[in-house]
Amino acid sequence: MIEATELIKRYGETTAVDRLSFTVRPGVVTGFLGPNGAGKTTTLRMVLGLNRPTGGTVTVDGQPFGDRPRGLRHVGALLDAHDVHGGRTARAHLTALAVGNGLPRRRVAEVLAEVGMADAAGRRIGGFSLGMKQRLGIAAALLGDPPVLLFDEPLNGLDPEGVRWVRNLFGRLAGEGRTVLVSSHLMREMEQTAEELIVIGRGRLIAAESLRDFAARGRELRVSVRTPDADALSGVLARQGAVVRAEPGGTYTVTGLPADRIGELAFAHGVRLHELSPHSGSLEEAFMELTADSVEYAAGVGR
Ligand SMILES: Nc1ncnc2c1ncn2[C@@H]1O[C@H](COP(=O)(O)OP(=O)(O)OP(=O)(O)O)[C@@H](O)[C@H]1O
Repeated sequence: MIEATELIKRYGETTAVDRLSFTVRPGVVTGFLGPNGAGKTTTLRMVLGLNRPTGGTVTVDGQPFGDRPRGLRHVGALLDAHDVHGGRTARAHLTALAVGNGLPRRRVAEVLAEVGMADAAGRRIGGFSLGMKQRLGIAAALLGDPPVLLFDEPLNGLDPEGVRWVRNLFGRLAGEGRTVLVSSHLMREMEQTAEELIVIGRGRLIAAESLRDFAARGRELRVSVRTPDADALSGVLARQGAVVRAEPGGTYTVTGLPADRIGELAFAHGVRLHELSPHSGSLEEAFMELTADSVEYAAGVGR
């Protein structure tokens, strides 16, 4: 289990992680989702003790990870698939890691087989595609057979078959009772990967819930309305906190209220409706809607 409590990381004026609290449970794959620059990598690095928090704490199974001897047996991580020595072979790279961490050498062949790279063991990493480097990074994370696994954008650069393979692997690792945290900036990558979600924006927690609950937010995101009494309807809906936007062709798009509530309000105020149709949004839309503020902020502050 991973527990972050009021975690803060500042770089000068930039607050990369802002009072972030969350729990990652074992037995399910948890997606760690946020737009670019949301603070995902910084958070993962703090979990691993590679970055020191400015404030707050993060523990792995009740202890700061940096306090653990022989860390690879406790937490395996893929942070940056490019962060490998291109002149080495896959086997040499993993052997160096195994030896350096007091792990048996036989694990090297085991994890290479596990990620489908047994045939590429003797090839130099410099010639690997990004997908192969991702597989190698995953192999390194598995080397210590750890109960906790962190993967930063592991689906990047994988072809559809690679994505399917990774999803199956993560599902199996979680099924074995491990804690599996997988970051991404793309909701669609998480759709068939994660069961639980932690969504952050601007370093802050936006949502921590099951994918199923998150998906429910996508329902009735927008409602299309046609009415000859547009001004009256806009006034009524705005007072209820909804946003009404005029579309070309005389239709209005309402966000912030479900269709049945709009119909009732219109009826109560004598507003005539010629059309009232809810549109369910995709998971991606729910994600965009929720993180819109943090994206605007990130774009507006000259990053
Ligand atoms: N070493 C650093 N020095 C200064 N600022 C940093 C440093 N590392 C990260 N940041 C800033 O902290 C914020 C969060 O960055 P981080 O890389 O954690 O986000 P992310 O969610 O992983 O984004 P991405 O999906 O783009 O990798 C950004 O504004 C980034 O510029």
